Amino acid sequence: MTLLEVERLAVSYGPRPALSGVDLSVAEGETVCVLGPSGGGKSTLLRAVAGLAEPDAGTIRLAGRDQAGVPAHRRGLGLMFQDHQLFPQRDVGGNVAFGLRMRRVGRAERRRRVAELLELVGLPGAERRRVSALSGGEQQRVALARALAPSPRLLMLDEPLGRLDRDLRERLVVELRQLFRRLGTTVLAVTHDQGEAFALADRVVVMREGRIAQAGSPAEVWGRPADAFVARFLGFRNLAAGRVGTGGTADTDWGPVPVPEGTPPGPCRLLIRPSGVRFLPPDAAASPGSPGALPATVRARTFRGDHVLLLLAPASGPPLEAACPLRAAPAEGERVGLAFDPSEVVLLPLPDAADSGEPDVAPGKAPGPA
Ligand SMILES: Nc1ncnc2c1ncn2[C@@H]1O[C@H](COP(=O)(O)OP(=O)(O)OP(=O)(O)O)[C@@H](O)[C@H]1O
Repeated sequence: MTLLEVERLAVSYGPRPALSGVDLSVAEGETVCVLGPSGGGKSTLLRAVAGLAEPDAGTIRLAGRDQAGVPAHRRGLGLMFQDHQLFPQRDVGGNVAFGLRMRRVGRAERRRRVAELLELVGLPGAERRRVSALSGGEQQRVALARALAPSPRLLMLDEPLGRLDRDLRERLVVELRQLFRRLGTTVLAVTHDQGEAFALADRVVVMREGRIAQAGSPAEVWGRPADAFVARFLGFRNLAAGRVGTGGTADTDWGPVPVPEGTPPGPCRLLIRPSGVRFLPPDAAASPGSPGALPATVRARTFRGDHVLLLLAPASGPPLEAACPLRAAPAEGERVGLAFDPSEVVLLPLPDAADSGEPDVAPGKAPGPA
């Protein structure tokens, strides 16, 4: 069943639209992560659903009920927003019990529920601890327990792990996912970190300039970015324009690039995943005329744990990124021959003539698929 339905939502601050024509639905028990560059409208969407930003147009329905005119505190939502700090003067138990006290839940029941929630977020018995004596990660867990305490029908998280270091974030994201599954919580979360969104979400929604650029499962969005903007936002760098010929290849600045079978001839825009850049034996580089071999020099190597990311300067065309296992990675400065794996080449839609082109997005790291 659909819990949240947003239709043609528009919000503006003064003359500037922050959201326009946003359609989004969240099913019961689903975790949806909204991501996108800064200023894309993510927080505004959350605030509008929460009743903290006034829509100019469109509807927001929760469990089928139009929320127009329903104040924030009557929407039955759990909020964990960046600007919603813990109460420093209350202990952990007092913070978690806050929403229950507001709902006049009796003392014994409150105690039981707080103990249960602290157990759930991995802080059993922490009721009497002072908030100021907690680590950043522990504070986030308390904030989460506080948001979950009144059993909200929809939990809304704005950059839930924003302030934590990477290690802790990666660990907490897994725990959160398990927790939401176990409780059957419906979650709408906002993050600018694609790794976090892909790890947490059943569905990701990429926003750009107040509109939804793409929505789909993490595998769909990762596997088939809707356009060059989404591809760049996800950290893909190997993007090119070209023309598909009849021989199963596209002519690009990098020379011929094999395209998936059945690609129609004509102009195209394509993306080569870093894992689709293959290294040929060095002698192939010495004979650039051989099919598929593009001479290149390794400019930089970045160690990424289970693989190495290589920045390559090809003999023609813009720089390329390649990913390969450490033991197979050529050295910096080495000359290599390159070929492309057609199964790692993705055709992107051509930009509309009306589109003034995709704005650049800040370079990001490419996350691994969740
Ligand atoms: N209170 C406000 N008053 C005026 N303009 C605002 C206000 N809040 C947001 N905006 C503007 O609305 C647009 C969308 O902002 P929003 O905070 O929703 O984006 P975001 O995607 O959440 O960004 P970030 O990742 O930086 O938090 C931006 O252009 C922003 O400058």
